Amino acid sequence: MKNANKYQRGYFLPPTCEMKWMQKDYIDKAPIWCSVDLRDGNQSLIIPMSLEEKVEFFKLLVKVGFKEIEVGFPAASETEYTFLRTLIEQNLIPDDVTIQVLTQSREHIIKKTFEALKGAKSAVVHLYNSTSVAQREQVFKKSKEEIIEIAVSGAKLLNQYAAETDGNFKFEYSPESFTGTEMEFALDICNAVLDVWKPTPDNKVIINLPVTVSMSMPHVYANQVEFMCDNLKYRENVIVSLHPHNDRGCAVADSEMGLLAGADRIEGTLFGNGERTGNVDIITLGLNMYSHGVDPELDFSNLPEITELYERVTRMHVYERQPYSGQLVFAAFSGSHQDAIAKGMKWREEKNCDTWTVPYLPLDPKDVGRVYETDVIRINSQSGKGGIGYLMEQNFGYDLPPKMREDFGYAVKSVSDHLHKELMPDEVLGIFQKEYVNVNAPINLIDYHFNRNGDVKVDLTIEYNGETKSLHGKGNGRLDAVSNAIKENLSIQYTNLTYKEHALQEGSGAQAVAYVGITTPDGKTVWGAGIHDDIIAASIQALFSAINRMEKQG
Ligand SMILES: CC(=O)SCCNC(=O)CCNC(=O)[C@H](O)C(C)(C)COP(=O)(O)OP(=O)(O)OC[C@H]1O[C@@H](n2cnc3c(N)ncnc32)[C@H](O)[C@@H]1OP(=O)(O)O
Ligand SMILES: CC(C)C(=O)C(=O)O
Repeated sequence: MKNANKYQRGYFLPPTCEMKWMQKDYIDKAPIWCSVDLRDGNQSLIIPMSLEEKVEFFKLLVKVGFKEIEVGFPAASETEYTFLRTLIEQNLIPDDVTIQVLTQSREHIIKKTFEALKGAKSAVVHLYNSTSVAQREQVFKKSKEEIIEIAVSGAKLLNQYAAETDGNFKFEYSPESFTGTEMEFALDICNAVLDVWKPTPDNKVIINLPVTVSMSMPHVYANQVEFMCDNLKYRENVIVSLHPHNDRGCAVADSEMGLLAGADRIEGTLFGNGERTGNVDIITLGLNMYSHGVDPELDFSNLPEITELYERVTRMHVYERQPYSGQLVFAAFSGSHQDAIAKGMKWREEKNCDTWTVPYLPLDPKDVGRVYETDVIRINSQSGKGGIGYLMEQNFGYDLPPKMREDFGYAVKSVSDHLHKELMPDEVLGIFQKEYVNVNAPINLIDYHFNRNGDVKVDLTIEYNGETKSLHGKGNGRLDAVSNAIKENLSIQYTNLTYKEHALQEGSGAQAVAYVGITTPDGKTVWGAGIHDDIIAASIQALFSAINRMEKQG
């Protein structure tokens, strides 16, 4: 990239960086969450949401558990205004939820905002103006004092309009483009606004420090937040809020480090929707906490339902690898991952574990509404015996012997490789049934009778290459007797018979499955399976399947 010198390190470190936040290694309690889906999320959509869509999304946010929801920029458009009026007039705002509205520091916009708020029991009125060097120079063409004056005059107007309007109003101020602002100036402008609002324990003020555009690595932002937290006036009556955007892909890290550095509140969106690369994804932040054992106080136990509604009303798509919510984020296609997951799951079951330690899965997919059967082990040509065996056991109840898993694993991989596609669980089962189960040519079982007098003796009726034959054999067990009858009468050779059986389903209609492995004269093991209501018949079928497969393979 030959133009790197076009860019400079355009971020502002505070005059002091104590980095106390570095001593902490996790976030020990949920912050105050504020959803800005209906404002920042909405203002960045190709087609902003309709009134009905906003109402539906608002209800979802309430259901998830947000207690603060920025519902829009009521002075922006008729839909925004009508949406707020609808929430108020149709009494859609639960008592424990506070709505928030955004306004520029311009009188006609503030006036319209308060008009839209009439009848609201409570609301946060969020005032912003840009404070960055770039915006001061290029957009506002104003000095620092003049920029402070925009903020202070707006703050005074909020006092005035709030006093003239019924309702319980809290105030929020954002030095927009905070990360492009000199920290001393950001502090001065916030303190000037706080001097107008004079927060008290009963009337706290929110100071929001947005990463309007991300310009630095997360530790720089953490130092900026720590500096503000340590130096803001009225700190005990100020709620420090963060609003990170994701331009450098660091919005989650910015938020987490900012919380360690002393912030109390997070503004973000579901799935990180928002301007450009988006806002911070609150689902990721919340579930990051959850997977550290901390309750995020938001309910993400049904992410598929949340995803469906979000995709429908925003017309956005949740990326397949979006943390926690993407279609593929719990999926393991590759053999060694599948093997470790299958063993980890078994370990959990056997040890009755309380804590979650399954390899490759940072969180139990069930906790967010995903299902092991279809979301975790997925089969393609990269898969292995561990995963394929696990799938057969979990989905269909077949507990194949370890060596047979390997054989079946290669059969399944080969089909996937040749078709060049993922195989669904039913297709995997289909391969098993077609390749291994009750294979009945050239030998087909017709009837059998055993009697025991010392050795076990068998009278066997079979079809061999279409011809009915009666065979007799004896051995030290039933399967041994059948095997000897075949070997002695049909000159078919093999050794080392391996056998396993189990019931297939619970209950009266239960079937049994038997698995048999035999070693061919050239040392290869060939497997077969038999399924029957009767376990003896299942085991003979399994043996015949193995022999028939050996004969076919030549
Ligand atoms: C980082 C963020 O996401 S901030 C939120 C951004 N969201 C939005 O802008 C969506 C909603 N906005 C809108 O619908 C419109 O911008 C409105 C209705 C608010 C205002 O519309 P208009 O006045 O027609 O246009 P516009 O926003 O371009 O106004 C720009 C003027 O406002 C000034 N301005 C911009 N922001 C602010 C502010 N926060 N406080 C005071 N003045 C401001 C600009 O300096 C400019 O002044 P000028 O007329 O002297 O050049
Ligand atoms: C209004 C402010 C908080 C904002 O949306 C931003 O800075 O991104």
